[in-house]
Amino acid sequence: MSRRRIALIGFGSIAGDLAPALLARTAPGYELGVLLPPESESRVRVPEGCALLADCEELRAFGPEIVVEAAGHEAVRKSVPQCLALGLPVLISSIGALHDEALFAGLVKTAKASGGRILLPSGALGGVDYVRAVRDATSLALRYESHKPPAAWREELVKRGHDPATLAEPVTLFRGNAREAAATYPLNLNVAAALALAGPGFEKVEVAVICDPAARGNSHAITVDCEYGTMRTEITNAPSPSNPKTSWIVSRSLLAAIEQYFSPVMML
Ligand SMILES: NC(=O)C1=CN([C@@H]2O[C@H](COP(=O)(O)OP(=O)(O)OC[C@H]3O[C@@H](n4cnc5c(N)ncnc54)[C@H](OP(=O)(O)O)[C@@H]3O)[C@@H](O)[C@H]2O)C=CC1
Ligand SMILES: O=C([O-])CC(=O)C(=O)O
Repeated sequence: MSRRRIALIGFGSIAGDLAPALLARTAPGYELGVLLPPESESRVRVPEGCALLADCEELRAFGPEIVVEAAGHEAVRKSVPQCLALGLPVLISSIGALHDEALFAGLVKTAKASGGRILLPSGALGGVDYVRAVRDATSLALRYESHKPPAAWREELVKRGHDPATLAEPVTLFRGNAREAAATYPLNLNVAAALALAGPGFEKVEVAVICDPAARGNSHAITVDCEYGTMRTEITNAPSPSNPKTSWIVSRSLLAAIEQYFSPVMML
């Protein structure tokens, strides 16, 4: 069997972690193409043997079986519609971009018309399967709390007049619903959007974002209360060595999702 072809969009901390893990797989293994704009500084990091793709026309010619976006909200707006229009499945990391109702509806319409699929990974989270199962509960209360250290929030702290290096007390950066959270913090609140889409929708997820100098990592607490039961999950992820905003586990979540996609056995 020939190697499976995957197109990655972006080559930052997540894709840069994912690519070597995919390239190390055998039987049949993976062949990678990487979509990056011609002027992107990330191009120099793409390993030899991977095809560099400048646009969606080159991506089409590469012939991937699946596309994996790990580039940011802008890439979801620009490149994902074209990939879906080619009838391809697209695994989207930047789920927060889907807070934009018109964008999301357009992607769904394109996928339906072309046979493409929008695939959403659990990313930095766990427990998304439970949230999906209780999504129709009549008494559902779903809360999400993010605790990350100052390294993940440098610019936001400085804007508020705090010195990230000497912050002594936790600072609450945000309280609101998942739609506002994903729109306000595109680099840190994709997980809130994942919960919204798995669960009861963007308006019905209560979000709190706390920058905590005592945080040991990027921690995500999910609380579910409803007639079917309760769930309390707290996950503390190690930050990616190359991007403190992103949890290291995210590349592993994408790897698991890709392997699930090609597997004859599917855990849902
Ligand atoms: N679902 C989840 O749990 C999580 C999702 N995320 C999402 O994943 C995204 C990537 O994270 P991470 O790898 O840490 O980010 P990085 O900033 O490390 O990398 C982003 C990469 O995407 C490239 N890029 C930017 N815009 C485009 C574009 N329009 N088309 C193609 N490539 C582009 C950048 O290239 P250049 O060098 O040119 O800038 C860079 O290679 C985040 O922006 C976030 O939206 C992140 C964490 C968790
Ligand atoms: O990686 C994380 O811990 C979460 C994150 O940045 C996001 O949801 O965008």
